[in-house]
Amino acid sequence: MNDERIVLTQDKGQSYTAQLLYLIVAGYIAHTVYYAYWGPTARIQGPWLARFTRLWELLKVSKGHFEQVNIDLHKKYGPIVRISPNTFSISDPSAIKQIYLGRTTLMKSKFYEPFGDPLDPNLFSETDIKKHAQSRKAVAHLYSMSFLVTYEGSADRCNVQLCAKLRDFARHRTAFDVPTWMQFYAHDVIGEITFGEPFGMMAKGQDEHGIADSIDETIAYASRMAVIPELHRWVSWFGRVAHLKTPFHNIQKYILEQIDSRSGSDSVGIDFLKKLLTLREDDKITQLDIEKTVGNNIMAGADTTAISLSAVIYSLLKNPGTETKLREDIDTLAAAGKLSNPVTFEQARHMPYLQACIKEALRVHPAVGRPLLRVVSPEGLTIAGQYFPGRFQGNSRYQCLVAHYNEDIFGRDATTFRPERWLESDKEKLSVMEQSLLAFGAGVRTCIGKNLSMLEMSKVIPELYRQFEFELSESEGAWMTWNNWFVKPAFECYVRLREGV
Ligand code: HEM
Repeated sequence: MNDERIVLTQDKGQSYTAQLLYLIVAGYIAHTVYYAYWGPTARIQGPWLARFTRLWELLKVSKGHFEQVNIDLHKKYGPIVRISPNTFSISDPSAIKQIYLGRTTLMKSKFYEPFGDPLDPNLFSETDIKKHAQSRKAVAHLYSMSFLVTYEGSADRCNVQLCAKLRDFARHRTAFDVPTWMQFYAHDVIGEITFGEPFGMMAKGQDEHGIADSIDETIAYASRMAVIPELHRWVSWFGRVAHLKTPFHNIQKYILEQIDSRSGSDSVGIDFLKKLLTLREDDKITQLDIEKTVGNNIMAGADTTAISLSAVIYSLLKNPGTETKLREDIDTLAAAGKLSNPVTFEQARHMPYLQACIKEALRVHPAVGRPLLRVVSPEGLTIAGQYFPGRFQGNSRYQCLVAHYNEDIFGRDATTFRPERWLESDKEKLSVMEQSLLAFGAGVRTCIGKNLSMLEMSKVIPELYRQFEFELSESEGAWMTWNNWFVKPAFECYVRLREGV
């Protein structure tokens, strides 16, 4: 009798639990459907599946061409499109000012969390506005124009090494993988600038220390997890508890070895790390700040510059007229004794056609291929005529390429590489174009390494075109790209030493 009663009680308990579960699932479905069709942003068009789940975005992201998907969505649905139930992409130029440059700064969304440790975010992944401002203030001067001069020697040493390698390729008449060699080059420059020594990638002709692979794996994880950032906290927690090694561990190990070897009182050099160690001695930053800052240089500083350099070379190859013009400019300045060997940043900064070529390559092929997501502030915001209520924590975002291919801003030839557009536009138009150029982001979260990268590119390109001629390898049609946050291209070319060099 007693047993029977127990069984009856258990049955009742189970059915209550099941009913509760059904209720929760039904409530969730009802809420999702209500929100999708009658919510405050229900009128915004987009793929059907994206109304209900982030799965649509995740699937598209994993196919590696999200920048193109984003452009196609705008062509189909207009200036505001739905990417997921709570995320919208905007192509109206007025939105750039509101989202990134407005008086009330919009926070970075949780999208960025997987690019760092959820418990201790880095400068890039930090979403809190105040904490970010504090961290940025502590190190911003190290990336400023006035500090750049101390990094020029690092770039010069790597330029010599790159040119020597290209001479080898020219001598053996072998096609070389341009983006990979630009990656070796850019990593070595970051190594030189940050630690006072290159990673040795150009010297060995390989990914020394496995740094580039570790970055690829870390970014591949982060760029997918960014769609479901809530999960990152759990994955990180599990990784910590189970003592799992993430790909970033390899980079961290290298960083710690470098810091350890330099922490003695007789530490020498004027590199980035030395400057950070001095700031630590003055109690202005902590050991962890050093690790995170150095980590950011490695994670964010090399691939971006390598992609942009590859974009310059590829665009010039595809537009021989512009290449001839750039070369003529370089030769004329050299003949007039206005271009030293090595080319200084000061000289390169005053070469308008060179700067226009770099800017145009950054425009047609921005290195970052996913939208720069921001959260609408609690009081809500009307963007391009659409009200986004703050309490819904809607994400709005602008994708670089969407902005850069906007024909209202850049003209009907917006998809064409034409450096002249930066030289012939009047002041007003130029200012609108500049504001729409998002290759380095915009506003308070703009790229902290922009000056460094511009220094590298401005100095190395004149060296390359003064000494070499490039030719796409015969098999090359259009280049292939893969978007994992960074849009990495793949192409090969032959290189020849110019006559008289
Ligand atoms: C051509 C080269 C580069 C490109 C195209 C580029 C692009 C960008 C973009 C688009 C952002 C803004 C991301 C956002 O708003 O979501 C950014 C931020 C950042 N970049 Fe770069 N970057 C380049 C070079 C560098 C270099 C050389 C470094 C360091 C040595 C660097 C370090 C950073 C950091 C730390 C941030 C986060 C800044 C913050 O949130 O305050 N980048 N970069």
